[in-house]
Amino acid sequence: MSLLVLDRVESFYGASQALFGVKLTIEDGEVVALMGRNGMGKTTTISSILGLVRPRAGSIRFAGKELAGLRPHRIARLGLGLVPEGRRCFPNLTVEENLLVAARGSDWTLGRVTELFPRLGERRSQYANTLSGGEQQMLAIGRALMTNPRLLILDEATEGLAPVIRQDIWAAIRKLKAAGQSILVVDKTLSELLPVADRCFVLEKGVTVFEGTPDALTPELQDRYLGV
Ligand SMILES: Nc1ncnc2c1ncn2[C@@H]1O[C@H](COP(=O)(O)OP(=O)(O)OP(=O)(O)O)[C@@H](O)[C@H]1O
Repeated sequence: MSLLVLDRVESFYGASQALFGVKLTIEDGEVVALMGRNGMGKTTTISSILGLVRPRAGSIRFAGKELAGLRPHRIARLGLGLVPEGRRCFPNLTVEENLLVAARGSDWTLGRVTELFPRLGERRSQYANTLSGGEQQMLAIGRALMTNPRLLILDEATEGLAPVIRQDIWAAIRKLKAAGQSILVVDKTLSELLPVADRCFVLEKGVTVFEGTPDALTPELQDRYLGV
């Protein structure tokens, strides 16, 4: 059974339709890239999975369970961990407190997160609002991991960060993949994304127009679907 299956999902903002038939599947242990130019529906797809936007048609099944109609906190508890665009941590809690309040289950611990991101270990007593942008992003990923997600969702997790920090985050994503973590990732850095992805899905105007391996996403197709 696939971990996540979206079938012909249609979602709206009020009267305005944003998704017109999104298909997406993720198998256990896969890293799947969700791609497409600006405004094509990537974030709306993620919001639909998480129940933040209610799809009006189609189905979304996670580990065999239909998510339609479930509230976001219930969906999250089924094992979905989101790292949202623009990091969200508690500014007035320390690094350690931010991680501990997110903890659910026992697989991911403070020790494991700080092993993945040693910088967080060095700054464990520091308040989150005193961290650099990159460190806050690492903390956001650490917080999502502390919930022991069956599926980790990264929405533009490296956007706007210094190159050296981006490299740390990609290195962490590769380690998570090696450890068997299922990940859905949206990111514009194709040179990092394609080597780590098992499969890619491309959206155009709210429809899935490509599904395949990174190799099958040829330079011509990249140009057609992702070029500016
Ligand atoms: N809150 C909203 N209210 C109304 N329309 C929205 C809202 N959020 C997104 N949209 C519209 O839905 C469509 C899909 O947007 P979405 O943010 O999902 O795209 P995206 O692929 O994630 O783009 P980006 O890479 O710019 O984040 C766009 O036409 C966008 O204008």
